[in-house]
Amino acid sequence: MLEQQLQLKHTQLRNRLVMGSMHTGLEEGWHNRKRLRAFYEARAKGGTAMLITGGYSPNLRGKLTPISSSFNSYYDVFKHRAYTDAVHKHGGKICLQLLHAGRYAYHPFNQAPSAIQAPINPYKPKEMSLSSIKKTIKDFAHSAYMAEKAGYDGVEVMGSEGYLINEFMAPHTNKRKDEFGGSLENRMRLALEIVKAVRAKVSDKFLIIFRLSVMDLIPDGSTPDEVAIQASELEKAGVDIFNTGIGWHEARVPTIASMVPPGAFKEASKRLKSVVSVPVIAVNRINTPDIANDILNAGEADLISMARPLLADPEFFNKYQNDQTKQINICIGCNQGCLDHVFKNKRATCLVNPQAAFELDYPLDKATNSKNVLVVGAGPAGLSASCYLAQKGHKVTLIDQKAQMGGQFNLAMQIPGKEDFNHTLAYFINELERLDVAVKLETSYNESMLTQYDDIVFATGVRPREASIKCGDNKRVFAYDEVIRGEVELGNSIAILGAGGIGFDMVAFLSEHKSQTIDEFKTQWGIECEPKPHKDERQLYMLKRSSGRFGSELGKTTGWIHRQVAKQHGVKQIADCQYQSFDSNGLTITVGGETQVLPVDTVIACIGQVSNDEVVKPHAENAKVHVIGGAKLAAAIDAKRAIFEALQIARSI
Ligand SMILES: Cc1cc2nc3c(=O)[nH]c(=O)nc-3n(C[C@H](O)[C@H](O)[C@H](O)COP(=O)(O)O)c2cc1C
Ligand code: SF4
Repeated sequence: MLEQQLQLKHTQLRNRLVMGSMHTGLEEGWHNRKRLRAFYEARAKGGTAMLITGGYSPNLRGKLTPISSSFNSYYDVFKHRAYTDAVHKHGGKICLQLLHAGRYAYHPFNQAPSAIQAPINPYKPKEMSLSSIKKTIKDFAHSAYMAEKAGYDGVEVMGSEGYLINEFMAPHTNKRKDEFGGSLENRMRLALEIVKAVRAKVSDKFLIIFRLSVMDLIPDGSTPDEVAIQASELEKAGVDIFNTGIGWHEARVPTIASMVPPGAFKEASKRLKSVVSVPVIAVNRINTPDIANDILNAGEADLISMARPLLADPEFFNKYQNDQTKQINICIGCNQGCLDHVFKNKRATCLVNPQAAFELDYPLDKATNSKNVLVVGAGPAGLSASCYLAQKGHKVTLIDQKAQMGGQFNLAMQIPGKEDFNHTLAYFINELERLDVAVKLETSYNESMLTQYDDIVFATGVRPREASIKCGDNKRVFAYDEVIRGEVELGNSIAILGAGGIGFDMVAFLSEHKSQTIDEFKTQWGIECEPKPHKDERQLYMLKRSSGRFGSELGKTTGWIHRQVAKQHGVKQIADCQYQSFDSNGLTITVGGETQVLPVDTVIACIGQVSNDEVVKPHAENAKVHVIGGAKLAAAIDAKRAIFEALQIARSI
């Protein structure tokens, strides 16, 4: 069970929850040190047993980008003392991750075992010389030595996800002819020498965690038998804990996105555990206490890593232990606030918790003057605004015209791979009750309310934009929401108008299974098996007016998956097209001046949304009226912006 302690040599962990390594964007520069300290402190205070920092390079060449952080000087020791002290103050442990980016380093001085360019990096690496390898080993050891001086309880040596050490292990990237390439013994030499050098430089009580790539998910990666040998040799070299690594960054298999079933990679940790005698950490998409406990109780791992779930809720462990599991704000695996931000060089945060990594920027202090506040609309913006306002101590009433709360959450959770929005809605509904928000459903806003409340927050959301397409008596043009709610009958050949997030969601809705099992997920993506071909009864077309790549505005970490799913289902994509008319012959379109008729019997408009702002407009100038979310601006509205604006409005009232 998560609450069990774990004795590790000289260190005792107070429970089985580890915060997985996350580079937040606060690591760089002196100016963010207080923010990073607050970030770690909140997670340690929330009960997490051990935190692992984001990756720090042991030297200049191993930095992920030229401005990424390294850790090797007395200046770093001084700066990091603040982090380790803050965590220790709350009874937690903290380890520093040492990550040499190898050929993933995004600068022209990157190095790798062989000069083979990564498909996801424009910079071709230089082959490491023997002296450079020796220096890198020393640099790892020196950084670990300094980490102990900074008060860290250990280091995690990053040996997975396709970074330097992983590149040496795999024949895919290691074509060397010297003692660091060729045989398995040679390919794992770098990892072993790093662990031995670190062990020699640090005290006996200092932990060495090794993140070992159990599944590379690329051609010519390490085989399961090789991984078993790597693990047992690394254990002999001095590793105290193994963390599970899954998939290189260039692997075209989803490993952490929302469509990955929770606990999908527990098998990898189980395999690792069967070949070592030290504790093993299970990772990736373990987002609820139940999943964590299932893995621990089945003996598939000794510790559970949660990275994003602790962005979503820093109090995860305490809530679990205090029987307040329903109060946990669950990570939905969307990557929208966290990894997608990091890839844009923005600070990581969280869609469901915009205070994550912004603890000092967006505090929610108690209101000095408690007000009577009305929130209109119980979708993502209205639900979250009600909770934040009530947390501040305001008396909140939430109304909605509908008989059910949730708004767009109710649509989103019907999309395969987005079922976790269920958790978010359940969380808000529980919070409303806990915080004593008065909820009145099937209640419309009327003018008299303006005088009854001190402040009114309109969160009336959006409705689908209608397609302006000539279709005579052909009534088979539907909006995406009626399709998702199952209100209309669909044909076998369907044109989806629009190639944004909703268009791709519609592809998933029409062609994927809801709630895939782990085995179905693995066969879809060919994880350690042959991928299963899809049998689609429907032909889907995806059309867009603009030119360029489909889904270009989708997040960096998920856009490629949506495109891949569309490809797996044989979706025909046509860009640069004008919709002319739709009749019983099909949909007439013009592409590059040429007219053609697509033989479709149904058209689904996924062409954006318009604000439900009719009730707001008459009061736009009134100082006590506030508008948030899609009602304020329908373009590019999503739950991330809705919840963010809810927090900001609550802070201002
Ligand atoms: C914002 C962010 C930054 C990350 N940075 C690192 C990193 O520096 N080193 C690392 O090994 N993993 C990093 N990861 C991956 C996580 O450690 C973890 O493997 C992944 O998020 C899946 O686990 P989860 O489902 O518990 O989030 C990062 C993840 C996120 C979301
Ligand atoms: S942004 Fe999404 S994936 Fe990232 S931590 Fe928050 S809920 Fe999880």
